[in-house]
Amino acid sequence: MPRVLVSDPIAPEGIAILKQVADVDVKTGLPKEELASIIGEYDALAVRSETKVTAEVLANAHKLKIIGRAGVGVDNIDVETATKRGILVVNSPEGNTLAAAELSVAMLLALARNIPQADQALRNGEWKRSKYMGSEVYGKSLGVIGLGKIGKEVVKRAQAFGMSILGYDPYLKPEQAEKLGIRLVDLPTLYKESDYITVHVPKTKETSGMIGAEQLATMKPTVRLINCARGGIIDEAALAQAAKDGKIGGAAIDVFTTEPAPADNPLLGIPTIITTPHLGASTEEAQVNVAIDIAEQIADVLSGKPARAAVNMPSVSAEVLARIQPYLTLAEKIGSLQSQLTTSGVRAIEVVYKGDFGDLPTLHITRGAVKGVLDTVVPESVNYVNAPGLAASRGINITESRTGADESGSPVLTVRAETQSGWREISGTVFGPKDIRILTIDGYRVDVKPEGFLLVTKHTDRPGVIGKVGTLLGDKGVNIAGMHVGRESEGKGALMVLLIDSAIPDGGVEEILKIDGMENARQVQL
Ligand SMILES: NC(=O)c1ccc[n+]([C@@H]2O[C@H](COP(=O)([O-])OP(=O)(O)OC[C@H]3O[C@@H](n4cnc5c(N)ncnc54)[C@H](O)[C@@H]3O)[C@@H](O)[C@H]2O)c1
Ligand SMILES: O=C(O)CC[C@@H](O)C(=O)O
Repeated sequence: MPRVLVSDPIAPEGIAILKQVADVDVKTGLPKEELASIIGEYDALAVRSETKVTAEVLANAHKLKIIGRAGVGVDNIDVETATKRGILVVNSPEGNTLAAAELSVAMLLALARNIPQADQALRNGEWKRSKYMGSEVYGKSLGVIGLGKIGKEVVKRAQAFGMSILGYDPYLKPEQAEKLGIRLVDLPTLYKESDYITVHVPKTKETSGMIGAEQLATMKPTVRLINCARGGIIDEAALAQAAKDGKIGGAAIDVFTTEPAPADNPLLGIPTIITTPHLGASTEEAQVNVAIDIAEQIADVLSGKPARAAVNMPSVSAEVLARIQPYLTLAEKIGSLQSQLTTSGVRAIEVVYKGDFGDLPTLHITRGAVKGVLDTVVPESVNYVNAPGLAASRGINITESRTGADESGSPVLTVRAETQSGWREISGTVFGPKDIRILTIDGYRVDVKPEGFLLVTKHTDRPGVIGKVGTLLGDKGVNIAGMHVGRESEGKGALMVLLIDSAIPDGGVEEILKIDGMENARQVQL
């Protein structure tokens, strides 16, 4: 019998399923050293959010085939290391959606009617009815950032209360928003016009601290904010300060940057901020759902079947992986460049294979391009397995096509991405065994090794423009390691890619944008 370790409390319904196929040990609250010392004995591990499955733990996981996360977020699991070690990570993407949506709505009402504060006062022997005067949510506006599974459920419930909904999600199409009865707006409008704001985005580089002092300052002084998504999406120090200064009406927070939240967390103890200890998924129903969901997947995988909600890469034969690896890297880098060059969300991705790609499984390479596009907007767990599903759930259409070789004969990979402003096309190739190059951006010919920091500009091709960029970067101590310029024809449009040795200091790109003749400038990191 295989052996399964359950290291966080999961519902007995899940344990019963596991016991049908394995010897199950339930050992919760293990210190990390103990977990690392016993993990080598197990074929599968089931966790919630408390167990930290670190690289150190995984280093000893010699038999481990699968980690099941009873919940959505896999930020407590080092997925990259697990993938490298060939360990499948599965989760339960939908099992706790309603629980998290209902807690968010409970927070909304608690904020509107000061329920926790009034309860505490009464427990202290105070009968203060006028101090806890509330306000109706009927007729108020709710700004929802992130309209995925939980965000949509919150919208339905708030609409039933008679609230009007302002929504922001770069991946929601206007026609979908219309169907949901949501007014799709940009973030500044959402911040300015909402009476309540609730966040339901994953924690990514883009969403970490997305609401800070600057954004809070643009909101109504009565605004109430809710975070039942991930700690730190709303900057904790800035929120605490705004609440103390009376610049916001209040906040309700279920999740913290460090969990368990330490006693000195700035959000604790502020009268207008109510808090719960990461209870979003803590309902009997959700816990049964997520436990059954991951137990079934663990049982399937231990008996050789595929998992239905894998979050990392399936095993590809070493031989195939070695052959597709350079194209996979190229596709991912081009995808990432596409994503970083756009300010609005990508709506469609088309990967075109021109020339002889032989028997290479291009489907995998296409997944690399999709992963590259999504990487900066969805949680780190985006990988070759879940990238197409994540794209589909955001309404991003993915297509793949093959065409004949061009004159050069080398296989060329082109990733086309549709954004609000139309299609952008970036192509590249692999020279020799693994020398990857970007060959064209929007039709301009370049020859760029996609690595490190790049500055990409579009400007008018006339004397002085490039020189000014060079001088400005020099003044800021940024060394230029390489330069590629493609142009339409003399005096018309030009595209320049500068390879730079370090990031441009804050404000530098804005200064470049002010150079006469400069049309666009973006710094990217590949
Ligand atoms: N408190 C809890 O116990 C609890 C329980 C479940 C989920 N969660 C968290 O709730 C959040 C939402 O979960 P979900 O299941 O709805 O995820 P989801 O993937 O279904 O939805 C997330 C949405 O956010 C959007 N998005 C991504 N980047 C964005 C950005 N920069 N701006 C605006 N929108 C953006 C995506 O397009 C997507 O529609 C996650 O952070 C998840 O970890 C918390
Ligand atoms: O396990 C929990 O209680 C938290 C789960 C939740 O944050 C999730 O990401 O699914």
